[in-house]
Order: sequence, then structure tokens, then C-alpha cells
Amino acid sequence: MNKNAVRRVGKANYLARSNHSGIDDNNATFSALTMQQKVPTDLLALEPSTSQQAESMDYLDLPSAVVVDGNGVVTAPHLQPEKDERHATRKSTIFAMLSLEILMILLQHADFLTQQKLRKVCKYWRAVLNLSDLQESVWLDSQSLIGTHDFVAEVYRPRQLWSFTLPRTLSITYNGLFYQRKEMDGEASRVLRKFADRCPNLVTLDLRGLYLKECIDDWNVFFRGVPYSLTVSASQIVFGMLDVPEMRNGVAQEPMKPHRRCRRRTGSGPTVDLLHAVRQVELNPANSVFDALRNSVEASRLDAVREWVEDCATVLMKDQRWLGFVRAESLPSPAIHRISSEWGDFEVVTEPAEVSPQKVVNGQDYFTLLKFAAYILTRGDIALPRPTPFKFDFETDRFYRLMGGVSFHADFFRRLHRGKKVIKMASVFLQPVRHYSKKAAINHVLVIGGGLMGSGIAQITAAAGMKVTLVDQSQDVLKKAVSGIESSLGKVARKQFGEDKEKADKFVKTAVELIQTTTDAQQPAQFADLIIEAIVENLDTKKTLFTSLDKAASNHTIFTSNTSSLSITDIAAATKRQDRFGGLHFFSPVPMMKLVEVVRIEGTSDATFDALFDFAKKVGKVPVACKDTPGFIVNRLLVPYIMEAVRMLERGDASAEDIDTAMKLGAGYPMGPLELADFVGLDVCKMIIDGWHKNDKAQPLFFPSPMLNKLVGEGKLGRKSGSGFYDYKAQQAKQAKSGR
Ligand SMILES: C[C@H](O)CC(=O)SCCNC(=O)CCNC(=O)[C@H](O)C(C)(C)COP(=O)(O)OP(=O)(O)OC[C@H]1O[C@@H](n2cnc3c(N)ncnc32)[C@H](O)[C@@H]1OP(=O)(O)O
Ligand SMILES: NC(=O)c1ccc[n+]([C@@H]2O[C@H](COP(=O)([O-])OP(=O)(O)OC[C@H]3O[C@@H](n4cnc5c(N)ncnc54)[C@H](O)[C@@H]3O)[C@@H](O)[C@H]2O)c1
Repeated sequence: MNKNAVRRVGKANYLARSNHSGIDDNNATFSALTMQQKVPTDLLALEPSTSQQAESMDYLDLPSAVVVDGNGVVTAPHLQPEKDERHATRKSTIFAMLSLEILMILLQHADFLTQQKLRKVCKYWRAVLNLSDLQESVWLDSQSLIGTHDFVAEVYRPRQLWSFTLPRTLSITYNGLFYQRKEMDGEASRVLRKFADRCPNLVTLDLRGLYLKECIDDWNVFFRGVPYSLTVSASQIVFGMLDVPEMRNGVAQEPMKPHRRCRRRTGSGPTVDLLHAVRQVELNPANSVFDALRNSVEASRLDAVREWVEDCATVLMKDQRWLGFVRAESLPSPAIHRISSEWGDFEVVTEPAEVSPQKVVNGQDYFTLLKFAAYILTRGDIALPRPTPFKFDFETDRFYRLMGGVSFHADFFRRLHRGKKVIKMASVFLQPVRHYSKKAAINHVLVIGGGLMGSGIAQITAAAGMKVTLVDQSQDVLKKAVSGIESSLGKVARKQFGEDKEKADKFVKTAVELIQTTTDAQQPAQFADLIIEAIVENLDTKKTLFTSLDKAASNHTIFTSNTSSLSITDIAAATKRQDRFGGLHFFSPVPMMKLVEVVRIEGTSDATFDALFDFAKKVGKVPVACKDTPGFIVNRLLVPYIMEAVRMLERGDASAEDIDTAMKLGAGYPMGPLELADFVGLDVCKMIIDGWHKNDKAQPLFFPSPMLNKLVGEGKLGRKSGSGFYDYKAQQAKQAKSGR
């Protein structure tokens, strides 16, 4: 078990994905794992399709992502999330590939399936869907059907569409793996098309596998005006299999631009990754490789494509190698021979490979292509635009990068082992995806400030099963915080488990064990997925803290402040991660108050906002969305109300007790305003009102109160200091004595 590998996931940048080809399954997994250790990744997606493979995943403790396809369901049953607690506890880390089986289930009434099969698949997918929030993004991949032809044969029957919420982003890969099984290919293709037609948020459509006339005819209509990234293979064009007038005309008349909604690529098998890289040069129209590529698409004939290949080969002079182009198993044999005789220099697999659809004709080629991509990307004269956002900015970005940008083949991992130089190149190649940030899987939370709020936030986070590092300036504060958390958890446990002491103790122990404390925020910041700041309510102090955290923390880490009254925008200005910054405003006492205000600033990305919303739910709270306005929702109403009560007391209109009793009994509040002020902390109240007054001097609701100022000046901060509007010393002494 390699803990190191797991830790590194936190610092990661990109996706490593193992290939699930039937051949070399285990090698692929091992290579992926090794790869991950050498070059940390954002997401290690393993696609175990055999039990052995699934077992080998134990080496990683658990990869950051498990992609289980239809085969996995059948052949690696112990990977099923409901059977594997490890997966269940890492719910948010699981990224799943939606196989065509589930597509069928979603799209059609599945009454033709045997009940047993249906139950199995449904159960599995329901678990996966629950775990991974797949409404967010889905990758449909017909490869999942390999080896399950009988099953598929049952599935492919026209049925009514199921109604379900369409995923926010959708990527469809059609790899045509039925090898000339006309009936199935045709049917599968039609179903996919129906699905694509209905999905307004289609991101990528990969139809490299279409080689049957019937299927192609189905899609040709569809090609006109495609608003998403379309991937077809060069060989499909070369052999005149696809009629893609839009593609030719579009490219000829209007060269691809980085900000164009419609992305069209052409390529075959692994070359698609290369072409993604080549697309990066489109800002420089003089680039010969790009021109050649364009020509090849325009001409759509063998010669032009060959020209392009030659051009690539020229670039790769040192290697003296041709680029492999064709995935033998998805081409009819005569086609393979034709390409082989024309271009030579790659192995030909004459027999369709039944179970290794991703096997590249010549394994070397993929590596060559990646090297070429690295070369292109390292050329100084080429700007590297970030992948074009569509309307659905983040999701698209994400998918584009995941699928188009960095989808590794196991061969690549294997070759990476050979030397550092190569790893360096790979990193270069991956540079454009460095800012990629997925909807964050939050497993490790850094809470800064171990006072009233910070300790409460640490408590509920650990109780929800996440790892917490709690930071404060002194060990004494931290010790006090942990003992407070322990006793508070004890109350929760008693409430939850009643007489069952064993379970209650286990609950407390498990949560407490998830909490680590330290006085150094920098080190744990490297591994945190989320940082929640709950230190003193002072803008400069918060900014200083965030500036240093910004340098220490991993790229993907989301920053939040629990500030009561300061502007999140102002705090975030201290960092370079506006898109991964937001407010998480908890209420005191944190374990009991159900609300969290999730505050977004202008730069907050949807992904960050969604992740924060999810996090709030995960810790058992009800999130509400709020703009970055002074006091957000609650405090904008509550603090003026508290201040009015203080002013009432100042004027001598009523006693503190009477004001509180009146508001409890007359307005139904659980605490009166002055009790509440003591509870929140008079220093906190003062800081809030002073800050607002400074920014809006004319607003009478924000006028400071001499009485409040005096109390704070005397160190009477409310409950935490033992006195405020009321005296708590006697009560606290009594509680301490009784051990409560
Ligand atoms: C200024 C900032 O920016 C924003 C703010 O935070 S503003 C402040 C917001 N907070 C408020 O307004 C608090 C108002 N006060 C209240 O709601 C209530 O008085 C209170 C929830 C604090 C206490 O309620 P009260 O009924 O007196 O306490 P108590 O009977 O001890 O416990 C209530 C429940 O919480 C549970 N509980 C007690 N301690 C607990 C703990 N540490 N953790 C979890 N649950 C706990 C109890 O078991 C009980 O549960 P039950 O009702 O299911 O039996
Ligand atoms: N008290 C409330 O009811 C309440 C409610 C919601 C939000 N808030 C906000 O939460 C934040 C914390 O409030 P609190 O009531 O928990 O305050 P608190 O005084 O109880 O705790 C603050 C803690 O932060 C620590 N600290 C200060 N500077 C630090 C630094 N640079 N690094 C590490 N630790 C540091 C202090 O030692 C202290 O233990 C404030 O921004 C406050 O406005 C408070």
C-alpha cells in the first residue's frame, strides 16, 4: 500500500488513465500506479476489468478515481461500490464511466432484460450515480460492451425513452466495437444518436469507430452544424466513409479559432491526442503542421493525409519514424492492408482483436505522437491558449481536458519509466491542463483558527468522515479546542446512539482520530482540498494569512473564509485563485446551527461554488447561496437587530433581562439579542459594526455603541471571557464541576 501515492494525489495536476485493453491489463494498472507516483496526477482513473486488476488497485490504497465499465460490473464484482466500503467512504472521489448498459437502462424500458441482470446493473449504477454525482458529467463509452455481447443483444431493442435529467455535460464515444455486426452496430449507433440529439450539452462526440455504412448514414445528417467537439478518424475520411461536408467547408472557409464553439478534429486512434496538441498552434497560421493538417481535412483524400503525416515525420526527423495512424481492429481488413501497403512501417493486425480495442497498431507510435505533441507545445513561438470554454464554461473545460487533452494510454506510462527526460516532456505536454480543476473531491480540510467557530467546523467536518487539520497560533488553544470537540462530539453521540455506549464511543473516537492539530498552516496546506479560515475578524490579518497559503497550497485547493462581515472579494484579492475562492459562513454553535451561507464572488467558478455547496451538505448543513454583500443574509439582519438592543439598554429603556425575555417570548427567538451577543462574542459584534460603519458612516444602523465598546475594552467579550452583558463565571464554574 503506497500512502505516498495517495498523498500526492492532493498536489496533482492532471489525469492519468490506465487502459483497460484485454491484453496487459495488469501491466496497465501497475504502470498507471507507477506513473502516478512519478508524476502526480489530479485523477488516476483505473479501469479494472478483471478481478486481478481490481485487486492490484489495493496497492494504491484507493486510487483517486475508479472507472468501472460494463465489463467491470461483470468481471470484477467486488469493485461494486455497495460492496466496497472504501469506495463508499470516498464517495466524492469516484469518477465513473457510464457504460452503454446504463445508457440503455436510462433510455429504454428495460423489461426485456432478465430481472436478475437488470437488478444487478441497476443496483450497481445507482450506487455509482449516488457516489459520483454523475448528473454533472457523463462519458458514454460503447467500449463498455466488449465481451458482453450477449447482454447487449438483449439490450438493443427499440424501447421508449426513459425520462431522466440530462447530464450537464456529455461526452459520447462510439468505438464501433461490434466489428461488422450490422444489426448491433446500427442499433447502438441509432440509440446513441437519439441520446445525442436530446442532449443540449453534448461536449464531445467521438465516432471513430463507425465503419459500417448503415451506421454512418445515420450520423451523416447529424454532422451538419455540430455544435460540439467532433472526433472522426482520418481513415474514415480517407476511405470516403464519412461524408462530412460541414467539416470540409467549415474548415476551408473559416479556419478553426480558439474561441469557436464548434471544435472539430480529425484523427484516428491515438492521433486524436496529437491533433489536440496541434490545434494549439492554430493561433499561428503560418505553422506548417497546422496547414498540412488543414489541407488534409479539406482534401479528405489519402494523399493529403499522407502529406500531413510526412510533415509530422519531418518534424520528427531524429526519430526517423512514421506515425501510426490506424487502429487495426476497428478497420475492415482490406483497409488495413491498403494503408499498410501505402504507408508501411507499422505492424498490421489482420485479425480483428476481439478484446483489445485500444491496442495501438504499433505501440511506439503513441509515444512518438506524445513526443511530437511535447515538441509542438514547447516551441517558443506558439501561444498556448486554455481550452476554449463553451457556454458551459467549467464543465466543458473540464471534459475537454480530461478526454481530449490528457488521456493516456498505458503504453505511454510504460515508456515513461525509461528516463527522466521523457517525464519532463510529459509534464510539458501537460502544461495547458495545469489549471484544470474538477469539481473538487474534498477529503482533507484545513481549518485555520481553533476558536469558537474553527473548532466547531473541525468537529462537524471530522464527524462527516473527512480528514481535518486544525491550526491555531498556540498549542494551548489547540488542546482546548480538541477537548471541546471531544465533549461536544460526546453529546452528539449520546443523542445519536442513546444507550449504545460502544457505538457512541466509536463515533467519537473515529471523528477525533481524523483531526490533527498544528501551529503551522503552510505544511498541511499542501495537501488540503479545502481551506476554511476562521481566525480573528480582521481584514489585514486574514489577507496576510491567505497570501502565504496561496503559495503553499496545491493548485486545486479551494480557499474559503468564515468571515462574519468582511468582504470575501477583499480577502480573496490577496490570492491568485479567485476562481477557487468563496465564503463559507457557519453559525454559532456550529454543531447545532443548520445553516451555512455559501458566498460567491465574481470570480468564483461554478465548480468551486458547487463543491462548497456539496461540502456544506456533506457536513449536515443546509446551504443557502448569497452574494458577497456586507453581512450576507443573516448578519445583515441580525447584527443591526443586536445593536438596536444594545442601544435600547444604553438608553435605559429596559433591562438586559427584560429585553431578552421579551424577544424570546414575544418574538419566539431561542435567545434574546443580548444573550446572543454574549454568545457570539462582543469583540466579534464590535468588529462587525465598526467595519461596516467605517465603510458607510451615514447609516444609523451601523453606528458604534459606547456600551459595547466599553465592555470589549474591559475584556468582557461575552461567554468566552466569562462575562459580557451577563456574568457566566458562576455558571461555568458549576458546569466545570459537574463535568458538562
Ligand atoms: C455572528 C456570526 O457571524 C453569525 C452567527 O453565528 S449568529 C448566531 C447564530 N446563533 C444563534 O442564533 C443561536 C441561537 N440559540 C439557539 O438556537 C439555541 O439557544 C441553542 C441551539 C444555541 C441552544 O439550544 P438549547 O435548546 O438551549 O440547548 P440544548 O437544549 O442544550 O440543546 C439543543 C439541542 O442541541 C443538541 N446539542 C447540544 N450540544 C450539542 C453539541 N455540542 N453538538 C451537537 N448537538 C448538541 C442537544 O442534544 C439538543 O438536541 P435535541 O433538541 O434534539 O434534544
Ligand atoms: N463567533 C461567531 O458567532 C461567529 C459566527 C460566524 C462567523 N464568525 C467568524 O469566524 C471567525 C472566527 O470567529 P471566532 O468566534 O471563532 O473567533 P475566536 O476568537 O473564538 O477564534 C479565533 C481563533 O483564531 C486564532 N487565530 C488568530 N489569528 C490566527 C492566525 N493568523 N493563524 C491561526 N490562528 C489564528 C486565535 O488564536 C483564535 O483561537 C471570525 O472571522 C468571525 O467573524 C464568528
